[in-house]
This record gives sequence, structure tokens and C-alpha cells, in this order.
Amino acid sequence: MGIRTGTEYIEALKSRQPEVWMGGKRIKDVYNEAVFHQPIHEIAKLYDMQHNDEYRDDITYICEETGERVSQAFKVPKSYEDLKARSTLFEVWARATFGLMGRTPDFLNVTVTAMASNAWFLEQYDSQWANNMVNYYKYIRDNDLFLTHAIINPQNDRSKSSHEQSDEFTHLGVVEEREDGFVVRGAKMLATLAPITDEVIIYSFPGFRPGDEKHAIAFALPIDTPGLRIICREPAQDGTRSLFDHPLSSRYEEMDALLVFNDVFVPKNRIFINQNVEAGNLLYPKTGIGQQPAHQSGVRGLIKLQFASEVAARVADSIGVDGYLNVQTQLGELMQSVEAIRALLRISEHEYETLEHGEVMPAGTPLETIRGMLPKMYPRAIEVIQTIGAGGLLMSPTEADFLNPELRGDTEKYYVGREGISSEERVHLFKLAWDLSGEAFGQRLLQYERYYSGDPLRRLGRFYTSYKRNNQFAMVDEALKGTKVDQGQLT
Ligand SMILES: Cc1cc2nc3c(=O)[nH]c(=O)nc-3n(C[C@H](O)[C@H](O)[C@H](O)COP(=O)(O)OP(=O)(O)OC[C@H]3O[C@@H](n4cnc5c(N)ncnc54)[C@H](O)[C@@H]3O)c2cc1C
Repeated sequence: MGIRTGTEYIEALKSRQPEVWMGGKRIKDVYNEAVFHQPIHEIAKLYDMQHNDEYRDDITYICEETGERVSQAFKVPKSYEDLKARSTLFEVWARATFGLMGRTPDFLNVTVTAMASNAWFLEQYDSQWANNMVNYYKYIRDNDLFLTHAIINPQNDRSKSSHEQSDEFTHLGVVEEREDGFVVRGAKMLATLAPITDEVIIYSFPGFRPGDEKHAIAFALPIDTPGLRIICREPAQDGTRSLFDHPLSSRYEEMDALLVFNDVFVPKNRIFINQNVEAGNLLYPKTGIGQQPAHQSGVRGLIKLQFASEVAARVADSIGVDGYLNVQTQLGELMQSVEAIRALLRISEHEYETLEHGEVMPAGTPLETIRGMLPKMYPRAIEVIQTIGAGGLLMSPTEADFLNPELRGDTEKYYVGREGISSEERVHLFKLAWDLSGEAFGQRLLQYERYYSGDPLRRLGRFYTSYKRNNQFAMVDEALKGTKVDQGQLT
């Protein structure tokens, strides 16, 4: 089949009935649920871009094996040009959502591609796992599927490992082994966009300890598999908000969910790791499933940071404050953050690493540096929007106020910006800024940037220890050479 259209994605969605819960209610018709409706259409637009002459040749390619056109996310990169082609896909899709949707289909499609191209790792343990992985990759590539993932155990008692939790199957684990597969019970988090995806893939960040065998698993299932329950967080918008009043949250909310597996059967051909602590812990470092998707996250993060910086600049300009030095320095700081991330991305692509079997990966150190810096730069951009927008962010009237003729005299007069900026323009801009910086939607976007790929603090600690392993910090010895205590001067 190859690349899907938006309509094909939506038709597939309509054909399924996953067990989705939100606000205490079972959502039977995901497509027509107001909260999901617009985000579904934003994802559909991405699929349509694959068929659009303007983007098609940049973001898709003809698969040698099948002769069909598929997404660039499925190409195993073998050269700098291949990495750039991927980067173009990431950028085109990120721009389409202003970087506000992090788990667009490219993210996990790239992850599964990395798992499959490094199936040698699974082969060491069980050739069936490796075959399953490669077949799964082909299946999602050829059907252009959209995946969610849940790789974290629920936040119960973090001081204890999975098998030490008060109930053995609080964290997802194998409760029964069968000839034709296994049955899993327990929960996993935090599956972004789960209700509107096709499939879920389960694996884990390293951290299993001996005794956690039942929990050290990896597998994939259709999102509507019986027994799989999706419990959504409270929505940040109800799906009926005015586009004028909420230009971002009304369109780009990514729902997050806890996945509960109530004795769910996983067929043998969908199992990638079966109760193996070592394989579970080494999956990340050995298959590039951290580094390859970090490329997508870096590009998407750049677009999001750039977007927030542009919003800050336009807010400042609209009320005539960007001539003040204190405002200029804040905006200049944001522009430099954007340029720093852009430079790091380019370095990661230019200084790519080549694996033994020929696959190339963007260099890890600059990508990890982005991962360390964005959780500080993005909140700073939001703080700058709040600081420059100040009280104005909180006094915007609504679309309904603008439409009421009785209020027109006031709405047209008191909300104007600097010369040339009408009331409606300024209010519209400030509403966008508030969606991004003040609304629950914007706070979730902040939290996403901090935590989307693990705890930034522990990552930074690991970054230092690995940096130290590869560096002797030899300049210090150089500088001290010839300046030691001169023993000859001893009296
Ligand atoms: C908006 C959003 C979307 C997300 N989307 C996804 C998704 O699609 N799929 C997915 O699988 N995950 C997703 N995540 C989850 C993300 O992977 C986790 O939030 C992240 O890994 C951090 O884990 P945690 O939230 O359980 O925090 P915890 O690990 O519980 O950490 C809580 C606090 O305790 C500290 N802490 C905990 N353990 C230790 C320790 N051993 N040593 C030192 N300090 C410690 C941390 O520093 C932190 O401050 C998402 C998260 C967010 C916020």
C-alpha cells in the first residue's frame, strides 16, 4: 500500500473501537469526540502532505524492496544525504504543527526502523524476536501506520523496582506464558496520542534489576486489542473552543494516557523481548533507538523554540516595546538560543557516526546537548512571552465580545496596539501567546519539553560521566607543565 492519505488514516481510525476512557466516560466514537476531532485532522494533514507535489519527493521515497512510495522515516540512513532527507521530513511535519505535536507518526516510525535495522541485537538472544521486529517494521512501513508508545512504569514507588511494588502486576508484566504467545497484566505510561493511533509499541528505558524478568518485555499490538484500556488525562480543552480565542489549543492538543493491560494476549509474532532483563536494558544503547528519534526531537524542538521566540518578538512589536533595551536583550537571548540549537543540529548531521553494518546516525553528543539545553531554553522562552505580554495577556476579550455590536466601540478602541495594529490583530496575537504560555495546553507543552525523553537531570548526570570517560581534560596538564614546585629552590 505505501503512503496513506489523511482520509485513509481517518477511515482506519473509524473502523476501530479502542477502549478509551476520559472524564469517567467510555468514548465509543473517537473520531466524533470533540476533544480528538481537530487533532485527528491535524495528523490527517500530515499524511496528505505525503501526496502533495510540494513535499512528496522530499518526505517520501520509493522503497527498493516493494517498489512502493513510503515515508522517509522508514529509510535506513546510509549517508549524510539520507540523514538530511530524514531531517527534511522532520522539519516539514514539525513546521505544519509549529513543533507543538511531538509524537507525530515520524517519531516512532524512525524508532522502529532503528530497532529493525539493528535486529542483530535481538538475534543474539532469540532469532524469532529479531524476525518479529523486522516483519513488524515492514508491516508498519507498508501500511504507513501511526504508533504510540509507553516505555515508563506508572509512578508508584520509584525507590523500588518493578517486582518489589506492592502488587506484582502494577507495572506491566507477563502473567501467563502460552505456546502461541504470552498474556500481560499491569500498566505502562505515558502514551501520548494513544486514542488516535493505529498501534502501540511497548519497550522500556533501561533500569530493570534482577528479579524484574516478568517486566522486561517488548511487544506491539493494535490499539484496539481486547483488554487494553486507555485512560486519558483531563483534556486541556473541550474541543468546542473558538479558533479565534484559542488558536493553538483548539487544534494541537496531544492527549496523554495511561495504558492498562487487563490480561491482554500478545501473539508470538508480536513479541520482541520476552522476560530478559539484560536484553530489556540493552535495547536502548545497542539499537540506536535513543539517538535516531532524538534527531526528530531536536528538529521538532528547534521549530517549537523558534515559534515561541517569534511569538515573543511579535508580542513586543505589537505594543511598541521592542525598542527598549531590556526587552531587546530578552528577545536577543531567545534568538541566540534558536541559533545555538540550529547549529547543534547541523553539527550532529555533519559529524554523523557510521555503525558496523553501514547505518549512519547523527552524532550523539550534540543531540544530547540539545536534550540538556531545551528543557531550560523553552521554559525561558515562555517566561519571556509572559514578561513582555505582562498584564495584556490577561485582559483579552473573546470572539463573542468582538461580534457584539453593543461593545464594538470599546473593542475597537481600547485593545489597539502600536500604530498599524488593530484591536482584533492585537487580541488575536495575545490569545495565541496566552495559549502557548498560560493555558493548561501551554503548561503541558512545557512539561513535554522537560520530560518527553526521560528525566533531564539524570540524563545530564549521565552525559557528564560519559563525557569524562572520553576526555582526559588534558589541557589542564598542559597548562601546569613546567610550573610545578621547583625542588631546586628548596633550602
Ligand atoms: C507531556 C509528556 C508526554 C510524554 N509522552 C510520552 C510518550 O508518548 N511515551 C512514553 O513512554 N513516555 C512519555 N512521557 C513520559 C516520560 O518518558 C517520563 O515523564 C519521563 O521519562 C520521566 O519519568 P517520570 O515522569 O516517571 O518521572 P520520575 O522518574 O518518576 O521522576 C520524578 C522526579 O524524581 C526524580 N527521580 C526519580 N527517580 C530518580 C532516581 N533514580 N535518581 C534521581 N532522581 C530521581 C526525577 O529527577 C524527577 O524530578 C511523556 C511525558 C510528558 C510530561
